Amino acid sequence: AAELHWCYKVQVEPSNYTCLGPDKWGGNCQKSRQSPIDIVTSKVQVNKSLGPFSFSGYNEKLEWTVQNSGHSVVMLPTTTDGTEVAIAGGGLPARYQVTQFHLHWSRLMDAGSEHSINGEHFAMELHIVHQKEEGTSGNQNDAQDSGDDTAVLAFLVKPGPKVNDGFRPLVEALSKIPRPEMNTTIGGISLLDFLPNEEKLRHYFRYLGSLTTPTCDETVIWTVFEEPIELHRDQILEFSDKLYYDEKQRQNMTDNVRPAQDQGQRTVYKS
Ligand SMILES: Nc1nc(-c2ccc(Cl)c(S(N)(=O)=O)c2)cs1
Ligand SMILES: [Zn+2]
Repeated sequence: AAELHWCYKVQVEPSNYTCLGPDKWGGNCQKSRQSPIDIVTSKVQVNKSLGPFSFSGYNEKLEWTVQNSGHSVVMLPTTTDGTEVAIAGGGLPARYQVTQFHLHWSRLMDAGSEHSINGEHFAMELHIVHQKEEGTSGNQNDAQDSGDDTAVLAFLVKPGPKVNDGFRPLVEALSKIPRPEMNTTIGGISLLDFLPNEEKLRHYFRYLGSLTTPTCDETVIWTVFEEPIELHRDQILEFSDKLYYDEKQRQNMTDNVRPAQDQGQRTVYKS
């Protein structure tokens, strides 16, 4: 089965078993520091050193490439003038630069997030992926495998009564990229357009884990914010209705959610 590509559980049968579901993913995916996890709030440890984040460039109106990656919709910043979009603080050991953001979702409003809180899943989960900025030491290469080379900010999404205006450009772009490898661009958008107000971002969970997609590298310092993002139900359903996993547009892209992994000996901290 080595040559089979990885996929989500929902794709295994419709693809006639020509892809590997989560229990068969290779790489580091069967190791013991994996993501996502269920966050049991009664067992988290308050860590007072988990202070506020400082977001730089998050308010910059940028142009983004919007891509159907075959597993998610991925937004890549096309910053040309080198404006850095980065985070620091929040108990992170360094400054981390944004590389992309993407989402996970379902048609079921309680099954589309990867992380869950006390067993409760949300409608979607937004991941902003950052890479660690190495100092002048230039030891980029060997630092690549350090346990905290990647920082992902995770936001849970729930259905609300109002249309979320910040998401309109992304939702409207989805119908342009139905098939894998298709791209489009949207301009004049800042990351803050997608997020809850900054003053609501002081409360978050923190733990060490992995990419939730193969090769599941155990290099991620996870932040899961308590404050959810609210989207109208119709906006959430657009992702499953307009995007496809396959060239033939037979398999709607939905339930791109990895099952919860064992927490093992890890502690989840709380700001
Ligand atoms: N093209 C795609 N890339 C990803 C991806 C890449 C890096 C990361 Cl860190 C992640 S995740 N879910 O762990 O945040 C997902 C998904 S789909
Ligand atoms: Zn993700």
